[in-house]
Amino acid sequence: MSTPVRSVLALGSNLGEREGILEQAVADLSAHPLVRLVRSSPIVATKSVGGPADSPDYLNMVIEVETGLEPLALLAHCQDIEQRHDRVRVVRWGPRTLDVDVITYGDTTSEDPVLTLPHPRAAGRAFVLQPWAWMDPHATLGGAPVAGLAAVAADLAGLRRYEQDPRP
Ligand SMILES: Nc1ncnc2c1ncn2[C@@H]1O[C@H](COP(=O)(O)OP(=O)(O)OP(=O)(O)O)[C@@H](O)[C@H]1O
Ligand SMILES: Nc1nc2c(c(=O)[nH]1)N=C(CO)CN2
Repeated sequence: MSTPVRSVLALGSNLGEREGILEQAVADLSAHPLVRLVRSSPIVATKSVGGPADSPDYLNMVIEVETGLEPLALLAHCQDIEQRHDRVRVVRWGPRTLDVDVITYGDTTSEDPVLTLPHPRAAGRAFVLQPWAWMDPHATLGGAPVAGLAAVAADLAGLRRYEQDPRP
């Protein structure tokens, strides 16, 4: 196994049992023998950014993992978990049961359209940045504090902390 690398993954769901889907996805992602969950953010409820006008609201969260998977293998693992949750792609940015994006993989940068690192749209998305800043107040992205990027992201106004169902 190669030296473990820290990676931030972003999860989103706006169809079905969204909270349960996110919880199961975190468990599924970290069930891989080469993926260890380091920490996870609170869940946030967010207005859909882009996509069809009538898109339902999302639940979003981020997690930090430590992984021995190479970047493309980590992406494939994320896509495998999306498929397991019946993800179907119909229209770009359309509703989905589960979306898992690779936001960062260590300090790796890549322009490859198959896996662009850091994720090319993350720096402008409060639905990624704000839960990330709550999870890790010292996080940076491209040299900038994540909390500062979140504070100026256009979609911040449509974001609130989600009140999770109390555990039985
Ligand atoms: N950092 C990344 N994380 C996830 N997918 C990526 C990344 N960089 C490039 N991609 C590519 O983007 C393709 C489309 O991904 P996906 O369907 O999740 O996009 P989306 O969630 O609809 O939109 P967005 O990329 O804006 O979040 C994937 O097949 C993947 O190869
Ligand atoms: N609020 C919100 N909006 C989105 C999201 C998302 O996860 N949350 N994902 C998108 C494509 O990845 C497009 N728009």
